[in-house]
Amino acid sequence: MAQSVLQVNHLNKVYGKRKETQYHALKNISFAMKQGEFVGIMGASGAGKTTLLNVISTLDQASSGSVKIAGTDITNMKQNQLADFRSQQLGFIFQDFNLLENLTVYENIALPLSLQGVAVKNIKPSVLKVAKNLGIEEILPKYPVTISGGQKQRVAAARALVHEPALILADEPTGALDSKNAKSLMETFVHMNENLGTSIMLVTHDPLSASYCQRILFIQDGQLYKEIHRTHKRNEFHQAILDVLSEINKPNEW
Ligand SMILES: Nc1ncnc2c1ncn2[C@@H]1O[C@H](COP(=O)(O)OP(=O)(O)OP(=O)(O)O)[C@@H](O)[C@H]1O
Repeated sequence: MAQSVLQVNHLNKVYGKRKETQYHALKNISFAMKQGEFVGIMGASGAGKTTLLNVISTLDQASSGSVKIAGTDITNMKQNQLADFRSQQLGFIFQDFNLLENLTVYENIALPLSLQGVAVKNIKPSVLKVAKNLGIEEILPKYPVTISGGQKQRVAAARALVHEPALILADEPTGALDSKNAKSLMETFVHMNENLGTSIMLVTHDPLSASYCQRILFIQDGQLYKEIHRTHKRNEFHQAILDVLSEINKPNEW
């Protein structure tokens, strides 16, 4: 059986120090992700998705419970250890691309390796390999301002992948893309997952993007509400996702 790339155990996150202003954003969340899995996180606005992603990505601290990534418990790590851990083991993809405009596409993709102090002669083959894999070799000399939104997001995916992290965390990566580019990015994620064995966690509001995942965890009011697995065709999984979302969004009955 594949090893876990992520283990979340009894995770709680409470915002605010004083009792009267406290908000329990994550309530006793436990789940695991196998190495090479592609998992989606969905839920209504305010359900706790970003909070969960921030705690898993080591950007925010849990109030209690634990998070293990590739076997390492990050819950009690010191800030400087966390920064190293993050740059080695995690890759991030955000809605707004977060590319550095004054660097070329090549330099943007190379950045995680440069920051880790990888020797220049070793950076080039890694950048070329990932660019080839994601079909963006021709745009390597260009600056981000001259490429399309869809290409920018593929560059962001390449940057997230270049240092071969244990886990890629993608927060609404299709949010700023039109439907054609969104579809193409999701196909890129499936390629990364199936052909390169990349483990991906995707937070999204978009049921169509989510239908490319193998499994969806639904969060409601800070709790794990349900999980569903893709067993058949993608359009059937899409419908199953829509069904759970309509359950979640159903107005309270009197
Ligand atoms: N720093 C904070 N201090 C207090 N409450 C917070 C803080 N950050 C988030 N919250 C609250 O925690 C809850 C969960 O927020 P979170 O941003 O995780 O939800 P979400 O599911 O990502 O929502 P969205 O889909 O709108 O981004 C919300 O009720 C939010 O108001």
